[in-house]
Amino acid sequence: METTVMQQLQFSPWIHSKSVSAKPKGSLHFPRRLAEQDILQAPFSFDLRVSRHSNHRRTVALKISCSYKNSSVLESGNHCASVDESLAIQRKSREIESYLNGRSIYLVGMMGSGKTTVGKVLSNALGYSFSDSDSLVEEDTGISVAEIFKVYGEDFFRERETEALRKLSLMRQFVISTGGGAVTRSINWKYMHKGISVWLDVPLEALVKRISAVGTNSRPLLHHDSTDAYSKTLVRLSTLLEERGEAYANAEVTVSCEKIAAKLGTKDVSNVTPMAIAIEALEQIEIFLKREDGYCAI
Ligand SMILES: Nc1ncnc2c1ncn2[C@@H]1O[C@H](COP(=O)(O)OP(=O)(O)O)[C@@H](O)[C@H]1O
Ligand SMILES: O=C(O)C1=C[C@@H](OP(=O)(O)O)[C@@H](O)[C@H](O)C1
Repeated sequence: METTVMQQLQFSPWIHSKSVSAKPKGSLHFPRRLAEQDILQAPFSFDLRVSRHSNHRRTVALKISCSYKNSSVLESGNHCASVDESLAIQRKSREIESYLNGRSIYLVGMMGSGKTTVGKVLSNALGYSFSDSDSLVEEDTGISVAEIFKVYGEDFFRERETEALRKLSLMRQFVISTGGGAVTRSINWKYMHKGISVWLDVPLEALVKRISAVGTNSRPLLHHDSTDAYSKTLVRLSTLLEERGEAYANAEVTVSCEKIAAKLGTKDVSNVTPMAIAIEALEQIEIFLKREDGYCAI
């Protein structure tokens, strides 16, 4: 089967503003076990498009597309940021740099809450490396998370996940996307507390919509036969959320998508972009760090 990988990256400030020194970085993601040789043979195409919006907003999208054979994985993204948002996230990143002092950020939250998507935006803004505990487990074991669950069971996966978090806890300047169930083991909190934990709190309905859109193949706890995907995902996610709600609340910082939507004057969280969530995360991290530092605004 031939598959297309498409990723849209929004690059704006460095085109027009001299005030931003760090150039945004982007990366194109491939299925986990695609051989290096296959990647080298894959044809790429680039498309740079400038869009003007109302209120003088301007975005510049770089769309990178690539096709290759023998893969069933499709990754695509369309993560737009306005010039204002790009400047805001750069400014906020610089503001909290000294408070962060190199500490890593651990994103926790349900499957589909955007830990990976938002994590990459945050790592770009902060100039941090990005890592994903699931990917680390896959690298260590040589098989996918779905295969680990199928062949060795969940307990084995949880052991490997803890080991991945232990290794990550030795690092600094990382944004880490943890697996949705990482919060259920207290030993994992010991490792995550080496950095700052941030809960991406997304309403259940939005999670179900996102996961139904991408399918459940890579998420074994949600996987089901193909019929009635939306309601099956809804039931399973709602049970997991009930079991884990308190565990997520252990995070030092909470980023509520509903609150961001309310600030934007809407109830619909699907209007809340990964960039807006990343900016809110930095603002909440700043509040937490200043409180921790004994800082008192006059
Ligand atoms: N703010 C958002 N708005 C719309 N879709 C999003 C948002 N954040 C993530 N997504 C989409 O939801 C899906 C799951 O996101 P992902 O970052 O993989 O979540 P997690 O790592 O928490 O499981 C992806 O298809 C992603 O593109
Ligand atoms: O919620 C969970 O228990 C899991 C979430 C998954 O990660 P994502 O949250 O990145 O999907 C992955 O670790 C595994 O399938 C189990």
